[in-house]
Amino acid sequence: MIEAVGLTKRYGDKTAVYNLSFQVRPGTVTGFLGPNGSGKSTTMRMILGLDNPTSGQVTIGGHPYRKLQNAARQVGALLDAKAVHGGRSARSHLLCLAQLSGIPARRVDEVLGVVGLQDVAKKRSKGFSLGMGQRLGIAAALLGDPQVLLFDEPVNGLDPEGILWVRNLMKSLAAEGRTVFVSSHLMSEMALTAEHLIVIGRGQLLSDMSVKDFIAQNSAGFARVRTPDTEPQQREKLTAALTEAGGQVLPEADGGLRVTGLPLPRISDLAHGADVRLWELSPHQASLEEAYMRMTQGAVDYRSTIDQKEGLMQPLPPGAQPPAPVPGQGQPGWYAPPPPQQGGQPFAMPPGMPQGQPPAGPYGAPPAPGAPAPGQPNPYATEAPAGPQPPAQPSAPAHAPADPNKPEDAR
Ligand SMILES: Nc1ncnc2c1ncn2[C@@H]1O[C@H](COP(=O)(O)OP(=O)(O)OP(=O)(O)O)[C@@H](O)[C@H]1O
Repeated sequence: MIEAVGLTKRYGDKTAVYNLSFQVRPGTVTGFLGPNGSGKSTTMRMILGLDNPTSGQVTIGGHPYRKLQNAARQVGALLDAKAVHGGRSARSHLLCLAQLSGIPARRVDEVLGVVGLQDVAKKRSKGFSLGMGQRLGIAAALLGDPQVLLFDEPVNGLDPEGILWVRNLMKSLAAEGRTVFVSSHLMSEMALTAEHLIVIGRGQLLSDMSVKDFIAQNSAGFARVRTPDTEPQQREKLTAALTEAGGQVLPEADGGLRVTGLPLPRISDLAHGADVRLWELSPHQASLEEAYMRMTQGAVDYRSTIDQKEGLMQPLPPGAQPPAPVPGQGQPGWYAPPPPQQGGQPFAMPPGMPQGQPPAGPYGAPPAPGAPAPGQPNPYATEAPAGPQPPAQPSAPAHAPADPNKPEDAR
């Protein structure tokens, strides 16, 4: 078991981790979530004795990492897959690690097989793709057959087959009774991999509970209602009836309505009473992604802004109208932007950006699913549980070497 008590880390006047207390238990995969710069890697480094806490402590099986006997046989970790001597082959890299910990050479070949690198075992790792590097890092973590495993974003750079493989590996390691602590930005992946979640924001604990409870506690159930597309007046009539009955009604992008505050049978009765036909009436629960976005929305350090493209536009000829944006294609006449990633931002989020409202532009961070239209209050935001208020963090990260695969590092 990993146990942190009052764990705090300051770098000068920067508080990276503040008063963090949690336990990571054996037998389940525990996901470690938080926005960029929230302190996940710092926490993992402290667990592994690579950084000293400013105050508090963290132990593995009751002992600080540095006091563990032959730690590599007890704890395996993937922190930075690039921390490999590029001139060495995968096999000789693992052999070096094995020799340092008294692990027999045959174990190296075993783990190379487990991660699927046996055919490239003699190739220099500097020619490895990001995904191959991740697999090599995972092999190194498994080398000592440890009971406790930490993985910092293990699926980074892996293809879908690789992601599935990591998911099954994590689950099978936990099923063997090991302690498995995994950080990730991929919420959908965490929902499929982890049973328990520890969520931090600006270095502080926001949540420590099962995935099931996390979704239940942080996401409001709602009903989705749809009236015939051809008769917009039916939609208006229904909106009026539901609002009058005390429901909150939000329009959705596809013409449907998101209704909270009224049970489904009541919505049906109200529609019937108002003589409105329904094409859809369905119960919904927000996904892990939505629950996470709701919880961490106040603790995000880096947000994209609208790309104003100032100075790039050709002056319009007198009397000409600017071109209309084409949905999904950006604005005609401009350079083609990269397509927005699902749930992410296509453009790097430079440090020091204003921390106010998220942008609503075509290239900004897309609003969370079901977010209200601009100008409307967000009833979900007001329901957020009163968690600890993270300390302000005006400064931007400046410690890590640039990693073009991480959005915050593409700066
Ligand atoms: N050695 C350091 N010196 C100064 N500041 C640091 C150092 N290490 C981390 N920080 C700061 O501490 C905060 C937490 O960083 P950390 O890398 O732990 O976050 P993270 O949650 O792992 O981020 P990401 O998800 O982007 O990898 C950041 O603001 C970072 O700039």
